[in-house]
Amino acid sequence: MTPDDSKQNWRRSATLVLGVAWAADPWRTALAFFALAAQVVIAALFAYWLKLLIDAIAVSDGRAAVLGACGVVGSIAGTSVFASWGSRVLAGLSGRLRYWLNRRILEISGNLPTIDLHETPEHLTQLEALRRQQYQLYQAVPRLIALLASVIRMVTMGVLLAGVTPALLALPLFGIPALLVSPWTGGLFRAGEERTAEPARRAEHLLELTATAGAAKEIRLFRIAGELRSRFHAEHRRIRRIHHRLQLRAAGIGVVSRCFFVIGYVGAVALVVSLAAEGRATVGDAVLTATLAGQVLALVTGSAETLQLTVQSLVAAGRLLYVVDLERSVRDGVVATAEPPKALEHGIRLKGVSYHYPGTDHPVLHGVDLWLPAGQTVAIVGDNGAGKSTLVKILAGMYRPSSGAVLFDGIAVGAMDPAEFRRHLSACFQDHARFEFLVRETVGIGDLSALADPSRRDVAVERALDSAGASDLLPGLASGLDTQLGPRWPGGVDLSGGQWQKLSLARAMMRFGPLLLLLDEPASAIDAEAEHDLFRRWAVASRQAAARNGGVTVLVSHRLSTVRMADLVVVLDKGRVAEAGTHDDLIRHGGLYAEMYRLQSSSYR
Ligand SMILES: Nc1ncnc2c1ncn2[C@@H]1O[C@H](COP(=O)(O)OP(=O)(O)OP(=O)(O)O)[C@@H](O)[C@H]1O
Repeated sequence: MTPDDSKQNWRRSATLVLGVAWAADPWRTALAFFALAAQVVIAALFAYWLKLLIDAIAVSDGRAAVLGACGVVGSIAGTSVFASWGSRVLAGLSGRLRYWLNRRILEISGNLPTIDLHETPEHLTQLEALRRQQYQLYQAVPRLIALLASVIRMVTMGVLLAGVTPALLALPLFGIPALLVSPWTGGLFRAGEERTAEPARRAEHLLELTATAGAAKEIRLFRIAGELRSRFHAEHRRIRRIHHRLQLRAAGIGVVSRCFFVIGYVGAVALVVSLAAEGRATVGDAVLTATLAGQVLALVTGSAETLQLTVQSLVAAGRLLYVVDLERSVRDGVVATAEPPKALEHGIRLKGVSYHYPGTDHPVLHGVDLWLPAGQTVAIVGDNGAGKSTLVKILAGMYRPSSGAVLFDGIAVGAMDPAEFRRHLSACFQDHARFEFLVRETVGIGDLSALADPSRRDVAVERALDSAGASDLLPGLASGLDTQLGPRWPGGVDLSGGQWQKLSLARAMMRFGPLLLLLDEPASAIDAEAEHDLFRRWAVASRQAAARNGGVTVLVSHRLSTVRMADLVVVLDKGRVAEAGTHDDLIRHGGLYAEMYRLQSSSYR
């Protein structure tokens, strides 16, 4: 799915932004339109008042001369008043639109049930272009209004010129070639955006690397600053080359199309001058034609430019439409036919689960069949890249299996409402987020209902910190739970990698008695002994919780001394289940796990 040029899509894009503008600020939208329309009509009438004045002077008509003079002065003053008022209203409207459109983007990307949007190159290209073209998006409504005002101006001028001689109505037609090529150059612009999206993303990644403390160390250690700089230059050279070629083509098209108008302008003035010489037009008509013909030139070139800018804005709106449609198609694809179970009686089954990442055809998981009995703690082990984190994300419903299904007590996850389903889960992911909020909030957002209740939130957060082995963090923080995290914020503190990980773990512990607790290397940044100790406590706690609702805890860890405490150990190898059983069974079996365990134990001796 890519944004297309079809008429229907242009119309839908325009309707989308106008709908957002109306929802955001109906008064400003209406006032902006009124101010611009008034401005262009008054500006066009200037030529009429001038003609009246000149003709009145020619026939010594004092009253008509005064009226004409007042009209001339009034249209000059009116044009400038409405222009400055209109631009202020438009600026205010753009600000409101900026907020509303960003809010819509945030809503869509945050509410999609799966995380495909963030990992599919095709979707990323659209999102990236949308982010970079935000200005175009905010300007969509002002430009659409300006375009409409141009049409009104064209009609007003058409009526005035037809009053001199209907033949002058042909004058704006000479501007049509300039108008016609505008969407074409808009298409060039879009192609440029798409072609530069990837090099721009690469350049941004290089910039980000230089701004992160982690990369800063390695950049110095491996002395790769020069290498990064030359890669950055190379990406920008690619971007410049693409833009340069497109600008040249757009400029060429523009010059050729405007030549037609110059021919029409010269012809129109020559026609009225010859009519005046024959006595079939007045001197005022000649002045009106010369003035309006000049305005038509500005109007046509201005309209062509406004149309081109509008097209650019509608291209950006088309990308928003793409994301809106994506959200709709994902939502329509979700048909919740079953409620998640309140408690697990039997367990969780993975039935022939295969998965390949979007944009690749290489499966990362191959027909995984697994049975995770209710109330058990399950450890997943395997080499790097074996597919453990992918399996965890599938269990969390973040990815839909390419084939196969995950069933909770026989109910397929795909049949449940994703938001409802996730209310029964908790997780600490390997690539956990660093929410730079107050400590209380960074942990407490794991259970928004507890966080919203002042009488129990601190107790709940402290309990979660304790379960995550993170209580030792608080005494070191000047304002305890009220400490702002993140060095970018006033009074904010930064934490070590291990401390951030502990907070992420505490966030996962906020939810009481989930049906599935997923812990993907939750303690990889802390020492083995502390992890061992933590897992022993969780195993006891989850057995107690499991006695109530049959919840399953899944732990991914490379530390087999911790893993051995689990009720069930699953060994993944290249996306397949190689072995599954208790630690003792697997050691007796003498397979892959026994070999991994032997190697790890010997390295600790
Ligand atoms: N977003 C992604 N797009 C494409 N491929 C991916 C993506 N994430 C992971 N992979 C690939 O999927 C395979 C399994 O990755 P996964 O992260 O599940 O392994 P893992 O067993 O958790 O590894 P580790 O122990 O290193 O964390 C790897 O080959 C990896 O390159």
